[in-house]
Amino acid sequence: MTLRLAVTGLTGQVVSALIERAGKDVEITALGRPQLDLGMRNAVLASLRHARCDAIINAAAYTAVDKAESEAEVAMRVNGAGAAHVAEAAAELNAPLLHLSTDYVFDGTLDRPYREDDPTGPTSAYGRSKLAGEEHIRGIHPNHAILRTAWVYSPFGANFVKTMLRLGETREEVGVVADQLGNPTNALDIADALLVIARRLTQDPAPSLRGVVNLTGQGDASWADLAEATFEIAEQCGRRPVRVRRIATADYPTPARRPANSRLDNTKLAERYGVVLPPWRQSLEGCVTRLLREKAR
Ligand SMILES: NC(=O)C1=CN([C@@H]2O[C@H](COP(=O)(O)OP(=O)(O)OC[C@H]3O[C@@H](n4cnc5c(N)ncnc54)[C@H](O)[C@@H]3O)[C@@H](O)[C@H]2O)C=CC1
Repeated sequence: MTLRLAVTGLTGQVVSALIERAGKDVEITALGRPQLDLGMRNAVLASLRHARCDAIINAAAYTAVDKAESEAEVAMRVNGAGAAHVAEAAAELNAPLLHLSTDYVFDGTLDRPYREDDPTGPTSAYGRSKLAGEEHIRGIHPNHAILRTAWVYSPFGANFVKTMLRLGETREEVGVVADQLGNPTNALDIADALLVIARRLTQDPAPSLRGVVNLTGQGDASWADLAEATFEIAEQCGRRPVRVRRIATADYPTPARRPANSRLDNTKLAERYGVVLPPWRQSLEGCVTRLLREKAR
């Protein structure tokens, strides 16, 4: 049976990946600005009411992590109140809500991958706004899955991997932070997982399928590891080599403080939904070769 999904956002990485990955049996209605602005309650309610759907995916967000430090109110309006508006609409429509959240809800001081019920403690305005969104959703609409992902890259939009490939065109060496650990995640893999989870939620009312679930690529890396792997793959595709100079967070000051340990434990994702994302290097290879192929055209 056709699964009808209403998705917030028009051009984001996850939205674009969902549009690309949706098969014949999935119908996607993407809703974004100016028609749907997450910060505007009436517009969110009206747009989602209008879209006939079986489930809602809230994939739009204020994602400028550093800028959020000086625009905390805007971030809170979009990621906090905005998530509440989407939850209200989902409750009204009696539709499951899949909401994307982030590793940045944690402070990064734990010495193992974070589990869903570990205490949160965001260190940035972005992280606080995303945590507020999670809390609103929990209070408004129990029929939800909050999917915490991390370090998202893809062939679409702006992301770290695309930035590295761009820098590699003109530089022989790039300095990259080596003391933050996380799970690089391809938005196309997120999309595949979201499609499985959305279908399950529409078919199965089990409370064990609801709540917070981590959703990241398999395996850990530092930003420097991710950059090195990107350049290695690019070199195999004929690009000239680029060296990565491994630097410390302290040597690369940014407005937002990021967690040193962002790793997320994906056990629950596998147990509840039978979903396991591919190892990060494998997914990275698909993305980098595609980007270079598309550029060569
Ligand atoms: N990019 C990353 O590394 C990570 C992303 N996430 C979360 O995953 C989700 C998807 O992220 P991406 O696709 O990478 O984001 P993105 O930055 O590629 O796309 C965000 C989309 O939201 C839209 N948007 C922004 N403000 C809006 C508003 N007020 N009303 C309506 N639309 C608005 C933008 O136009 C864009 O289409 C977000 O919830 C994000 O917080 C979580 C962890 C890491």
